[in-house]
Amino acid sequence: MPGLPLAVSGLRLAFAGADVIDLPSLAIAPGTMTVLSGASGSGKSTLLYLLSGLLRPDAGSIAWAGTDIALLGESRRDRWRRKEAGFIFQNFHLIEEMSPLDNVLVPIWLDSFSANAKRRRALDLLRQLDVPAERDSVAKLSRGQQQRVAIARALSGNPSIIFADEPTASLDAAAGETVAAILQRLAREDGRTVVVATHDPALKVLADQSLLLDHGKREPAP
Ligand SMILES: Nc1ncnc2c1ncn2[C@@H]1O[C@H](COP(=O)(O)OP(=O)(O)OP(=O)(O)O)[C@@H](O)[C@H]1O
Repeated sequence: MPGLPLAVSGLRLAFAGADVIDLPSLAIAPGTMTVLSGASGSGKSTLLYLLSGLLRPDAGSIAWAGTDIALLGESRRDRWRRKEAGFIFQNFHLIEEMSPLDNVLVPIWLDSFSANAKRRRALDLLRQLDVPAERDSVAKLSRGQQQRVAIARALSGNPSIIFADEPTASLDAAAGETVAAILQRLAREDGRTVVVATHDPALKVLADQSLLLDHGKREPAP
């Protein structure tokens, strides 16, 4: 799964007249993990939403392998995201009463390949991430296991880019380190492009590139 390269230029977004993101340039190479860090309110999540096309900037370009998603209308951006991107969130966003397997199947439910192939893919991902697929509900799993189900779900459509918003913030140190290592592996071994918004030093040390934000602007690395 080759990742996609990113080239950002002149990116700006304001909320209620106040600049929230002001980023003249950013480049990300495929097969790398980039960490967006900074104090609370510095703009990490907002930048992640811009890079993934969930938000549209006021100005600037966000070119993933030459496709400027800032120029796409909403439905084409949605289509681009479904094809290219997988998301991992701090609080997992799993459907608690469903099994790990069914959670992983949700994003690919409507895909055209066969039900058997989907099931095989989901089971394979859960096995790779060391999650017991047979549990009847994800609510019975540990938080670390739940986050690994969320990672398997993010991978179900075989995306070239993984976006993660504070993926280790609600985990204990050991589970957080496991998730950090998995994210690094998705970049280094699978060649995906991984972009993570986080406060977590365990993720920062594994990153190929760190972007420190302060009031939406890039700060020189300390
Ligand atoms: N929908 C919105 N409307 C108005 N202001 C917003 C909106 N979303 C975010 N902001 C503001 O944008 C700034 C950046 O918020 P953002 O959530 O990106 O920060 P963050 O670095 O991810 O913070 P945290 O670490 O607390 O999650 C903050 O000042 C926030 O109040």
